[in-house]
Amino acid sequence: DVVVESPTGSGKTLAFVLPMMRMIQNARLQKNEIGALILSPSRELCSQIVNVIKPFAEKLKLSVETVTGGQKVDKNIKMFKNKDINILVATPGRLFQIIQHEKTMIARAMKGVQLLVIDEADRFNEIQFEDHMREILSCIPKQRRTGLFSATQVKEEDDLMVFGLRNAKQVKVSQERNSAAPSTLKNYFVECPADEKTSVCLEFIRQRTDKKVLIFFPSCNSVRYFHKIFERCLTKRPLFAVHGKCSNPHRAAQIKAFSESTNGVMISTDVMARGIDITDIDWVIQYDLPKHSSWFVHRAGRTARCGRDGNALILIATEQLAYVSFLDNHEKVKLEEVKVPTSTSRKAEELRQKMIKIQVSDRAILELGTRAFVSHIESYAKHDCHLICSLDDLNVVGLANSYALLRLPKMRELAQRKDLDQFDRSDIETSEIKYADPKLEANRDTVMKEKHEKKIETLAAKEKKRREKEARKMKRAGGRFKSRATGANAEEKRAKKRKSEEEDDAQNDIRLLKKIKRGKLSKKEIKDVL
Ligand SMILES: Nc1ncnc2c1ncn2[C@@H]1O[C@H](COP(=O)(O)OP(=O)(O)OP(=O)(O)O)[C@@H](O)[C@H]1O
Repeated sequence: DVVVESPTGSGKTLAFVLPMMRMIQNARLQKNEIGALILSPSRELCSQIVNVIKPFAEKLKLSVETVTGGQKVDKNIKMFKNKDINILVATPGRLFQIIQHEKTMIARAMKGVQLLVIDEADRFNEIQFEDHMREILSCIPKQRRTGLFSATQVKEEDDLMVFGLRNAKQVKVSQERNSAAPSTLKNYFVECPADEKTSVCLEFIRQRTDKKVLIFFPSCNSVRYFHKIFERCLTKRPLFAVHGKCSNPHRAAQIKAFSESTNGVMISTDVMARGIDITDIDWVIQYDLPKHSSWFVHRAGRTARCGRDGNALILIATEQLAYVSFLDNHEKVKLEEVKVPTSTSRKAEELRQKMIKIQVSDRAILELGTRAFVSHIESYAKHDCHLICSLDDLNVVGLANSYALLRLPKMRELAQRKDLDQFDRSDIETSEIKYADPKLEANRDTVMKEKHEKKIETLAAKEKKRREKEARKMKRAGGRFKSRATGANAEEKRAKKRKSEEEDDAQNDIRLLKKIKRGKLSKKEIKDVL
């Protein structure tokens, strides 16, 4: 068994494919016997590995198949039943799902596995993979060879236990002091105020019109939102976007088109952070800190592959500067500072105004921007360097301006913040921003009316309940003190007046309700109610 640690882009795929083919070739497998199982964390990586294996497998008359998310589970099961498979490449989640459906059949199909390869192995120590790994390992023989491959292997021996290694040899292909990043990769950072991040990112790209650039954002919603924004700001550049919620064919098509472009800009989540082998990316930009510091080298390692030169840049807000020395000490990655002189606070404000106009043009983008900001904050709250770059220290108002928010969303993570009143709430009436898509807009009206109706019915029901309670109380009070000649008359007059006022209110609510049902409610009336 081996644990291989070798820089990004240094050829780990071939390093396990070639010996595997040799071993399988000598094993004289039965037609439908799986001799090797390769696990990889993403469907793109699985298909990339299959593409590397295919030429060898055809030559040696071996069959290679893949099962990943995004495919139909019953199709996967049918393939196991009907197809000959000698080499299986899988994402652990999907293989786990199939085992849950057909454990006996899968265990039978994999009883001949002689080689287990786990690519990007350190990812599999994450909690969400634990059950999957345990179940998968229970279906393959213990008497096998196991190889773990990654640019950043786990640091604790115990973390290797989950893989069932026996007498594993450590193989470290390290260059200089950092064994994860290739020596041809230059790592940079630019310090910028939180509210200028988007402007600095755009300016940096604009200054490199002939370069192929990959930008990492923290979440699917950020990718979708900034794709809409960049479409209108980088009009002369081919623009691509991938994230976990895209369909397989869309993701594959976007990655292929980006690979074939000469100066394309790809906006992506970490779905492209590991293993993806696009050989001529010139710049990798990270909009914010990665969720795990070990992911930094994998993201940056999408460039400078196979001995080529490459550059990586991370946008560091002023309050995040401690991250630079953290990377140096913890990940052995030295960052050199660069400036983006063409980005100024005036340009950032102009961009913010432009982004606001884009949101006002389509409610869908307005809502996407808010969701993107919320998921950015949620992921920032969970990153593994929160001791040195905590959410409390983050300039949230500045970041909200980088997202050009019109309103600051209410969220649990920001509930204790005292500085949110510094946010310049736009005076644009957001309830009047329409969807660009007429169908969505028509539906919005209905949804709004249903919401108002529900709101008024709830209010009317609450009011009715309160009045009944009040009446019961009055009745009880009336019975007990009937005989007492006191100011009861005055109290009765007051109660009568209250009752008639309440009846007017009730009439008013019912009148409102009727107007809504007839769709006659004015904007002012809706606002008054709300
Ligand atoms: N011996 C070699 N000669 C020439 N090119 C090679 C050689 N070995 C690998 N390559 C090429 O180097 C590139 C990077 O290889 P690969 O994707 O396996 O890197 P990796 O170490 O797995 O990177 P990552 O850590 O990002 O997954 C690929 O395009 C591959 O074809």
